Amino acid sequence: MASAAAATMTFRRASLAAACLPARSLGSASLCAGADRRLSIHVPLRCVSASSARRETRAAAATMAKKSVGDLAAADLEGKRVLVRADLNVPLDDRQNITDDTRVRAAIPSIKHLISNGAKVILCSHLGRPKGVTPKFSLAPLVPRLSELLDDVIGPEVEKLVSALPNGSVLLLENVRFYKEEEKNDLEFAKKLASLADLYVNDAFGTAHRAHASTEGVTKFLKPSVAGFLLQKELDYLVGAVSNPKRPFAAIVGGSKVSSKIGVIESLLAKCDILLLGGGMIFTFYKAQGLSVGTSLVEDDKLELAASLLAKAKEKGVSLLLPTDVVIADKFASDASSQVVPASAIPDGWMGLDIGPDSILAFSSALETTQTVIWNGPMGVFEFEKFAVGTEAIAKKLAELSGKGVTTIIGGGDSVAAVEKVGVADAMSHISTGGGASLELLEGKELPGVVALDEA
Ligand SMILES: Nc1ncnc2c1ncn2[C@@H]1O[C@H](COP(=O)(O)OP(=O)(O)O)[C@@H](O)[C@H]1O
Ligand SMILES: O=C(OP(=O)(O)O)[C@H](O)COP(=O)(O)O
Repeated sequence: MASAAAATMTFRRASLAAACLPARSLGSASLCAGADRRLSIHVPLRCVSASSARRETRAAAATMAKKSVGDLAAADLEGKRVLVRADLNVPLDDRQNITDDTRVRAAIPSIKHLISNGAKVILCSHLGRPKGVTPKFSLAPLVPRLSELLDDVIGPEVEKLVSALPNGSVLLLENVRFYKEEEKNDLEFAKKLASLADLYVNDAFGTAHRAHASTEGVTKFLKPSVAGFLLQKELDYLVGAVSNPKRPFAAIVGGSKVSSKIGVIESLLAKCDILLLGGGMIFTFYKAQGLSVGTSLVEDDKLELAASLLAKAKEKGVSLLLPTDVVIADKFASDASSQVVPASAIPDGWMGLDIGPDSILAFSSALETTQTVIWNGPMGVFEFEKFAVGTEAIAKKLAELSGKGVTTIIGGGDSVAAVEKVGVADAMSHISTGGGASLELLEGKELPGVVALDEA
């Protein structure tokens, strides 16, 4: 396969050549050659324009002392090819429209700094979790929004090769996860990716907890390797807020990435006073307690872990709240039939897609007692109106608490999208572009994508 040249665009001061993938044999000359027909999408060229908390705190603080893209000036950047890893993993609807552009907007300051200092930006990201080349996970749908945000776009198609990129331009590579080598952090792949550029900026906070080729591997071959503005901003805020939180401290964990996030709960039990679980996470806990869950999302290999977490919460005196009632559906669809049932009474053939009204009340009153709240993962399938009630109620509650001085941190692509949808994002203390990443920081873990960067 190949590189997938989707389009190129010229900006008045910058150009965005979209969706060229690092080819199997990466090298600047082969970058856009041999485009995979399935991916040769021509994007319209309308472009107008921390054992002890103390030790963990120290470890996390150390991750902040990284060289920053802001330390690089025109003398360092003019004419240089800069590989920028962003997290452009945005939610898309069935028609490939971006439903929340927070992560795209958040990537812009670093890119603007680089292009305004004459660098040639080679921008890369993943989107979703594709298994091989999958057109629906192409980054091409992001090009129009990126172009708008980078402003002043005027012209038609420009060069496709990195070597031909004019100073002050941007080339967007296709989804790095189209290559299995990316997630394996394959050294050869990282080397080839790195060979496209002279230096590296990691601005992908949302993916900083992954040691992948484009987040960690490339730093072995590119000097300097520095932190982007977004990465820095996230660390500056989160390290302080979660290492020494105002108490009582609550975490709300939901969403669908159960296997990635259930492990975090153990650490959260040591950090939090209150833990609220919602979303697809809860059914594994119900099943672990011997309840029937119908066709709900369940991770059968995590049942023992779920049972032990419930026991540990009890031991540690952490108030771990599971929803007592759920909204169930007869199918996974926006027009599904639905009903509210006690968590202990999910019938066969039905699936839980939201928390119920009693749970909303119980969660809201638990949250009333808090001083700091971190939320990752929607309470239900909020993309369907019928199952958005729990998520929207929690979003509104947190906005209300924010107004009363509670520190509220929302992390994760879909969680942020939900809060934006409700229109309360501005009310929150911090909107983080990383869900899993912010939870790992909270655990006191160092993030591999940050550790690998040059020290300040
Ligand atoms: N009960 C549920 N069953 C299946 N999916 C769910 C359920 N509750 C929430 N989800 C889904 O979880 C997804 C978000 O999960 P996740 O990626 O873990 O969150 P984030 O992106 O905020 O980190 C949403 O697309 C939502 O539809
Ligand atoms: O959306 C993301 O993480 P999040 O859902 O934890 O915020 C990041 O893009 C990382 O994606 P991944 O969990 O597939 O590595």
